[in-house]
Amino acid sequence: MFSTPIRAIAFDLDGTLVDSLTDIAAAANAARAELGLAPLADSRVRGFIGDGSAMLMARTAQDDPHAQVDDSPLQIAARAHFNQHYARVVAEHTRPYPGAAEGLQALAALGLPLACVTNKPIAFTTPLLAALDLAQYFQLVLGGDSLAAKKPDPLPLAHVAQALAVTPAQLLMVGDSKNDVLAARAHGSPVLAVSYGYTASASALGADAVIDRIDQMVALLG
Ligand SMILES: O=C(O)COP(=O)(O)O
Ligand SMILES: [Mg+2]
Repeated sequence: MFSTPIRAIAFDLDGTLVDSLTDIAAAANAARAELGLAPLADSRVRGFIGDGSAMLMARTAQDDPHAQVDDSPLQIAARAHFNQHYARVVAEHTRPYPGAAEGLQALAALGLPLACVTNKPIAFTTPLLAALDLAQYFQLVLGGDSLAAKKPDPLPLAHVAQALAVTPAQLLMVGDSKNDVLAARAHGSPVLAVSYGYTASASALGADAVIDRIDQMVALLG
């Protein structure tokens, strides 16, 4: 499937390795409650995830998928409330998707170095990976605020490729959103999409292939 052998893999987190919607929506709605706003359905919040927590809270506070991040009192307060609530519930209901932990273990056993490249702030990413026993599989973890730019910018993938001493074509990205595909394409890396994530139609993302479980990757790469 890949023209160049894969030598390392970068995994997206939310919607790819872990089902985090319940906890993200609970914290987003707790922030709305603090602001006197009615809760949003989890399915509504799902469409707001993928561009980091500042964008999540811009969209959540205004209930608008096209909202932009600004420093209005509403958004400053929404971000602060979300950060406080999400820190408490980050691993309450969030669990790896079926086959995700098994797949990471098997891919690591093949000798492939693995990285986690998420737009989730690193202050939430590190405790979540530790709580779900997934941290052990990654040589490198980058949050959305770890570098000067986040996905869809290719910078995090460039950082991973350099750290793991692989070329762009040898680094496979696996994700659930357009940001993952755009980052991979901008970096010149192959990309797989998962069918079950937070994007309505994975097949429309333009990835090289769509997979149903992370542990299917072993057959593709082994
Ligand atoms: O927190 C987000 O906005 C999305 O995170 P992800 O990049 O792991 O999907
Ligand atoms: Mg994602």
